[in-house]
Amino acid sequence: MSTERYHNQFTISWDRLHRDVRMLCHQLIGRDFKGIVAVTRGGLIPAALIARELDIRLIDTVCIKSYEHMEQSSINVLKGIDHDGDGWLLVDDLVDTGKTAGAVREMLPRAHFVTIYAKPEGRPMVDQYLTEVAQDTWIQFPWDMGISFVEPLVDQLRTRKE
Ligand SMILES: O=P(O)(O)OC[C@H]1O[C@H](OP(=O)(O)OP(=O)(O)O)[C@H](O)[C@@H]1O
Ligand code: HPA
Ligand SMILES: [Mg+2]
Repeated sequence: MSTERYHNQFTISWDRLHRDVRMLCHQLIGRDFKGIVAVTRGGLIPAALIARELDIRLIDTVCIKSYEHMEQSSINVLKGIDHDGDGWLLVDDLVDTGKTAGAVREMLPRAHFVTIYAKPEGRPMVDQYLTEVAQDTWIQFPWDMGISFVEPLVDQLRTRKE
């Protein structure tokens, strides 16, 4: 963990993410959305999965960046949108401090804003989320990880003793 703010890690597998997105979709079913606005890049994968479950074909993006790995920087909006979000579902992967969500909400004040994961500071910025995660926890998403060899426990312990 490289930033002072984060003391724990919550690792999300592809399976877990898929299951969590589907659970959120159960809560959204029956609502009639004009389309989805995904907040890039983190919102793209949940948006694609939600689009499949809710049979939504119209997908747009707001392109915004505020982190370089765990380091937060100022908000950089690369692409906005030309409506106020009325009738649209706005999707991001998570809300942490709420800075990104605040900027996106200003652009699309009438959208229904959902994230899969939410930390307490940013939680009030979204209309709906599935799972709350502690503020000091870094959520490790599957697209930032890879499968690699893990040394057997006995060898790890032997190395540590040497
Ligand atoms: O609530 P906040 O503290 O603003 O943090 C949450 C935002 O940070 C991450 O995006 P990031 O800027 O890292 O870009 P990415 O989606 O391209 O990974 C994440 O996908 C959210 O959009
Ligand atoms: N995980 C991944 N990306 C993030 C996080 C997090 O906990 N907070 C802000 N961007
Ligand atoms: Mg993002």
